[in-house]
Amino acid sequence: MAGHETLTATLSTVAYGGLVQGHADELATLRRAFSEDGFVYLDLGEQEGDPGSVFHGIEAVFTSGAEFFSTSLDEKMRYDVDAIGPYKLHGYKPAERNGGIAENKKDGVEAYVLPRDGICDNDTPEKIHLPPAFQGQRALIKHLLDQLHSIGLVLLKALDNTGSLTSRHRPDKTSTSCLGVLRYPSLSARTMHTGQGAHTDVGSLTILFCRERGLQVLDPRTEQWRYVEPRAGCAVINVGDSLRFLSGGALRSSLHRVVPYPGVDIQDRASCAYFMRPELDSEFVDDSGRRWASLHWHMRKYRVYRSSAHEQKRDTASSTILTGKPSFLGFWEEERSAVGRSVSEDRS
Ligand SMILES: O=C(O)CCC(=O)C(=O)O
Ligand SMILES: [Fe+2]
Repeated sequence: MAGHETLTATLSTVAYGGLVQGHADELATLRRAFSEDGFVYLDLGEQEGDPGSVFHGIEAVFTSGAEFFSTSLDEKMRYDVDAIGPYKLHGYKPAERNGGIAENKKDGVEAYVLPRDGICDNDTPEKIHLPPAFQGQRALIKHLLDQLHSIGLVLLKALDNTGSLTSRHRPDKTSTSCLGVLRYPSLSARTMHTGQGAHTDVGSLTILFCRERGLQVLDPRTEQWRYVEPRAGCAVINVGDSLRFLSGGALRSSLHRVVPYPGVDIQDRASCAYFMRPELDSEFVDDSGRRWASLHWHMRKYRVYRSSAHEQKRDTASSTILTGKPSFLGFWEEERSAVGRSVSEDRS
């Protein structure tokens, strides 16, 4: 088997404090990382235990998430995200609802999605009804969502200080931005429905917190899948489709997936992601020159996420909607991925 170094993605690290202060070298590193890899480690410069830190909020959300996920499936399904609303911004997504990491597999991740609007009260007539596990944490979650949105705005400003990006992500405007708390009950080659299939993200920036392995990014230079190693004190940030389109293709919407790590079974993998997305009526043009309102791209993309692998195959034959690549689903193949063979070989 290949050594760990050949399994691991080499991603740049950017210091958040340096971006806030406008340090030219940090800005340049961020721009290069987002245009080449679409991924970066963001060193938040906070101690993980500090009260008031982002990590403190993330820990609390993980705790609430674990409490919620431990309730019965019947109880969880009372908050079915697909039943609560058309935009899939609030509620529970059970495992095995989306396409999976290989043709005959479904996804192996359950999630609870907390909408920024509704919790931060942007244009929301009624407060949303959260499950008991999250209810007592409403103020903390609001604070965390505000912190994460501010971090996203610092990154967007660093990418383009003319304001063309920040003006599409104003904190008081309605958007599909949300926080997802995710649980992979068993990330293992021995589990039938496991992980999360290859995809690019819908929105602008994803700010991800996870202490366990399993996330892989497709290295655009070598076309090989590489694991993103968790790094203490850092969030992992990636560019999504909306930001790629808003930047006229200058930034890369990176292809990623969550798959078993060779030689280990990971039980109860927890991750938490802030999906920062453009204001609802923002518009952009996709690869084929078609103009979209951000909400319509969001809806279209979720239709593809929810499809079976068979339907995804049909969709990706005629468009690049799921992975950004025509006719490419990025399926995982156990032994081959363990030795780090190239994707073109995997797909032949
Ligand atoms: O759980 C992870 O590490 C990544 C999750 C992800 O890519 C997503 O939910 O879009
Ligand atoms: Fe993702």
